[in-house]
Amino acid sequence: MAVQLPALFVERMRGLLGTEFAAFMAAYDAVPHTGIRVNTLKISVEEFVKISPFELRPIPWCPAGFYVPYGSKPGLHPYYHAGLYYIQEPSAMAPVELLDIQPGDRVLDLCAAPGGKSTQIAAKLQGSGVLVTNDIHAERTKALAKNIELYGVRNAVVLNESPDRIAEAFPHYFNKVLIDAPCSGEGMFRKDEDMARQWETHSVEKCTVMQRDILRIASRLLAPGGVIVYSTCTFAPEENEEMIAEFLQANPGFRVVPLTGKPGFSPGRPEWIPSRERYPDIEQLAGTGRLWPHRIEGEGHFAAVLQWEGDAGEETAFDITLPISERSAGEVAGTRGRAKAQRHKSGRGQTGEGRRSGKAGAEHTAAEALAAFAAGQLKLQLPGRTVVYGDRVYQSPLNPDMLNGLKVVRPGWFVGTVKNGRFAPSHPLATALHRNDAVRSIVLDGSSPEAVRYLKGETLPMEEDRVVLTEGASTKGYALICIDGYASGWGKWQDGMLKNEYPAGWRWTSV
Ligand SMILES: C[S@@+](CC[C@H](N)C(=O)[O-])C[C@H]1O[C@@H](n2cnc3c(N)ncnc32)[C@H](O)[C@@H]1O
Repeated sequence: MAVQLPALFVERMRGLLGTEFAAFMAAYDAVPHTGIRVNTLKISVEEFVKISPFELRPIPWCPAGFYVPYGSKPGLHPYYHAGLYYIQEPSAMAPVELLDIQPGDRVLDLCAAPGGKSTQIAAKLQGSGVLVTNDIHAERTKALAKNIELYGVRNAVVLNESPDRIAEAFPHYFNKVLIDAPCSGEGMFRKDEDMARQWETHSVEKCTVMQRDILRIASRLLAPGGVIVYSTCTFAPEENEEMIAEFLQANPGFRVVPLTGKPGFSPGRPEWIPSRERYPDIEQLAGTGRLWPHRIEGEGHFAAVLQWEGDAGEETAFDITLPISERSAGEVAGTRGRAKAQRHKSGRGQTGEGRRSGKAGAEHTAAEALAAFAAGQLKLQLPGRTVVYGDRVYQSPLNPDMLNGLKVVRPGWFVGTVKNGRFAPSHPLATALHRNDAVRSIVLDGSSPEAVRYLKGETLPMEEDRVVLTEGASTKGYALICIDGYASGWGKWQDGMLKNEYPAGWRWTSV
């Protein structure tokens, strides 16, 4: 066995698993599985299967998920940089499938960095409804925001907040909440030896404190009738079935939706809860689920679907039916939110980029500059409301006043910057477009050195007849660069040259 397992962990698993222990240990001799999940915001599963550079084998619990052969290195292909797929451990694709995302849902991914599950949620939303994605660790929200942008998400708000403060700002707002909880990571020992080494530090006891705290707040975030999916990548019953038993005891309006028949899942193990006599109706915990590395092709996971059957009573004073109306880029977001504006008098709100411009005039100017750019360069109506933070312009799926007082990393889709009344499109604007959304596009062959040179940031010679134009447009100007037809960034074409607009921090430096 290559991986060094902590002795205490092995002894506990021996005691819990009994006759199944030998099979469980044998799984550590196998190589971990590599998975990719097709980003259906950019390409359909059917189209990807046709062009895939890798041999694909379906993952039973995720329609867009595929195993790729060991050693495939999917991170080293231009399609990865074009956002066509996310590299994700196969079992980690299961929790979002259990959320049963529907168009128009209001979804909160509370512990989201680096964003694997958020990109999966966004793909299921297909631009409708809203995704609020959050992580408490500021540094980790950088990767989260980047993944949201690489995968072309238009309707996400990225926060760096505590669950408590989100609950204060969004009481009973979300109809789906994902808690992919910080955990002791026992299910990842085969894939990530550091998790095994750090097991003593990220102890089960420390993790249960965090999980209890997060779950305590989650019910305040959920709209009546809504669903929480709680997941971990650990085996410890204290972080799994027992955490859910405690939650149900404190929140009698909730019930476990059984995972019976869900591909890959084995029943939860209420009999493993150390002091089970403390909890009522313990048998429903068998309806939670476990993914076992010796039973499926994936690492160890736990998941529970918790349906709220009660109502929010007094707490629904906040209007949960507040419409997420879509306004065109030409409109200016100037209305004041009701409860929010009152609550956050301290004005603590800030973003990674600075505060939201308080001046309606600045937003008006930005909206006009964006509208002028969109009229000349784009062929789609931008969804959401125009919001300005410093010189950065966003299209937000929310009334911006709802974010007052929160640490906002992205209030929405970052579409560009405005300086002296001039609008410059951002890279994330390009990554979330489709080829036909731009008046000017250039297709690069994904198997050619040219595509790699573009992704490395090089200026490229480019013949004029390669610029695909909407009738009446001139060849000179911003062109959407598409790798095999999939939007990957901007370039500026002029006089036979393509000036590369691929941003420095995004460039492919490892080739
Ligand atoms: C298992 S990871 C999430 C992985 C992520 N869902 C994905 O699919 O890419 C757990 C995350 O929870 C975050 N976290 C820890 N405590 C938290 C808290 N109290 N509130 C919100 N996030 C928290 C950690 O920073 C970490 O990024």
